[in-house]
Amino acid sequence: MSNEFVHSVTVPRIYKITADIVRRVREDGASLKTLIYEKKHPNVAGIYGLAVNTLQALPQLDQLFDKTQILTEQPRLNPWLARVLITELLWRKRCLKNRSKPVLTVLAYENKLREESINLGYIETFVDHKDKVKRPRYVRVNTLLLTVEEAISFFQQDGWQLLPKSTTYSSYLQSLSQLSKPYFIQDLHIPEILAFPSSTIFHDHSGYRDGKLILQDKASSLPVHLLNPISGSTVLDMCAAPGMKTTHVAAKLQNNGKVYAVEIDAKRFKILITQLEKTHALCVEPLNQDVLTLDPKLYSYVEYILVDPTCSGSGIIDRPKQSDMDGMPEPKRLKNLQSFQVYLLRYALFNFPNAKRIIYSTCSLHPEENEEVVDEVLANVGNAYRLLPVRQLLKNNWTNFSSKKYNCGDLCLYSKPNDDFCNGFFVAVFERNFDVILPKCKLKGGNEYMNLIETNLNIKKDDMAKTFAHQQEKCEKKKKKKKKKKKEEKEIISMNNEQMKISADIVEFKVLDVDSKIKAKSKKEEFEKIDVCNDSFNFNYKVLNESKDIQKETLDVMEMKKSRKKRKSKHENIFQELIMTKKEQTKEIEIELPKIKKKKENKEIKIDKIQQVEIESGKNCNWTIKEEEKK
Ligand SMILES: C[S@@+](CC[C@H](N)C(=O)[O-])C[C@H]1O[C@@H](n2cnc3c(N)ncnc32)[C@H](O)[C@@H]1O
Repeated sequence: MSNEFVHSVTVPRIYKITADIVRRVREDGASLKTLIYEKKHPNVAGIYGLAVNTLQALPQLDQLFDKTQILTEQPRLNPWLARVLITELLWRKRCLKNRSKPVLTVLAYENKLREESINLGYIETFVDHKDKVKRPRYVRVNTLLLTVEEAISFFQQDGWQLLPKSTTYSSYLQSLSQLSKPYFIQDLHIPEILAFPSSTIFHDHSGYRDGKLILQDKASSLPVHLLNPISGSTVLDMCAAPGMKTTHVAAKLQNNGKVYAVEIDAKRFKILITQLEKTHALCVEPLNQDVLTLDPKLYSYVEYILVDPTCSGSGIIDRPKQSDMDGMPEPKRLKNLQSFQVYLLRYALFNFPNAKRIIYSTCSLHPEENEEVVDEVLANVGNAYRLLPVRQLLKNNWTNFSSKKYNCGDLCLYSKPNDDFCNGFFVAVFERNFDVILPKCKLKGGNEYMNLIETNLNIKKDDMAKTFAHQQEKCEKKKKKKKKKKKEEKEIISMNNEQMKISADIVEFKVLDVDSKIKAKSKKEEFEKIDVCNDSFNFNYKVLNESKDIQKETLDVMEMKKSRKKRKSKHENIFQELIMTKKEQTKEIEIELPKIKKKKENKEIKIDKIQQVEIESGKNCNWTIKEEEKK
């Protein structure tokens, strides 16, 4: 029997069902949507929202369990139900009206839970930000086309009034939260960012149309602000489209320097190109390819790198509904994304020896895509890189950082919709320590990587094929070259065989010739003549040996064997014929030929004997060659 509460007031079904769904998604990797429809509960939307929010908050809930000891002290409380109830209490409805035992138990810990939640910095960060936040309309002034002062003055001419500059982050946020027409404010951290009331529409503004104003959220401008490349430097943007950060870098450099903007997806690449043209980002060289196919040797002078990979997008406030799960990807997808992100970040850190600063950023609020990625890569790089404390880079004017629970500690930045009035974002700043040699790190197999790309980017296979066409082309060229070389070798071999054949024929001819002439001569004389043949044979062998350095492969030996065999049978046939016709007048002579060594090939071809050169008295002579090969 279960150890759980037996109670007269029952727990609302919506909580029970959600608890079961969350458990199965987490433990079995089951699909949230399928489970919800399976339950056939009338309040599908309510269950969905609560389940998503609970799943989002799982790491924080575990920490709260740890801090409050609620599960240890209340062993009969079902942990999954507790998670759902706490989520509802702290971050959703902020109250629990039901009076069932589990609910009363959680309520007994309410103060403790709220306190710890504040201590851990979790208040209002994970849940429902999409409904609550009134995000200002951010505009980035494209300083390639006009100065910030010019932009401000244009807006003022349009009737807008600039609020006085804030000196602290809290006073800035205060102004931001109360922003209403006709006021606008210059961002505290990024001077080229201006914030307008959330209802402001700029899509028809002439400044937006001709690339002077860029509608870019403040959070997405933080990575380049923190990268801070100096004028004249070389920057690699590893995941560039649609080009918000690329154009921001170009503006920072004032087009003085070089930006390589790499984008794997063909369609997104087109958007990138349009954006570059529109903003006059002239120092950018766009590259439509997988960044991992770049030859790092050709880009070894890159000094700054942006790694802004595909992520769950869970921090984006106005993100259109995702296919299955709005804002909460199933754990499997998160894992996939994480492997892919680790892969790219590792590639950036290990392959560019002159990179002094590398930014890793995501628009996700999931630690799996942020702190966990940074920790994994940090573990590989040793002291060759260190994380710069973003708190200091922003002059202590920031409040949300990575969790101390991870090795990266609170060195990285989070922006959180409800606190910072911008999209949820994560930024880590890696700085190279040139005193330490960069360790070697090999990337894992290509197939695994291809799968990750396909899963994470939803790039059509033909797009991928296009991206990798360059690589394949290279491969093909190599293959063709190899084939050509082999063909040439074969030709030389067959030429040599031909040579051999000619040699043999010459020998044969000479032997036959000699035979015909020595009919009546003594045995001694016959030997002399045949020695002449041997010399001729040797001469031809020498010719053959001159090209032997090409005959590296065993193939040539095989070829030679073949042609020898052919000749052997040819001569044997002649011999047979002769035997048949001139049987009665044969003499037997045995001649030893010298060994002929093919040194370079380390093979020895021994012309063992010209055996049984049968000299038919006064008419014909025949011979066979026995060949031995030694390796
Ligand atoms: C989050 S978006 C980048 C947003 C961009 N940095 C900006 O600020 O506008 C990630 C982009 O990286 C691209 N991407 C993902 N993997 C890539 C790879 N291996 N090589 C090049 N681009 C890649 C995706 O197609 C996608 O367009």
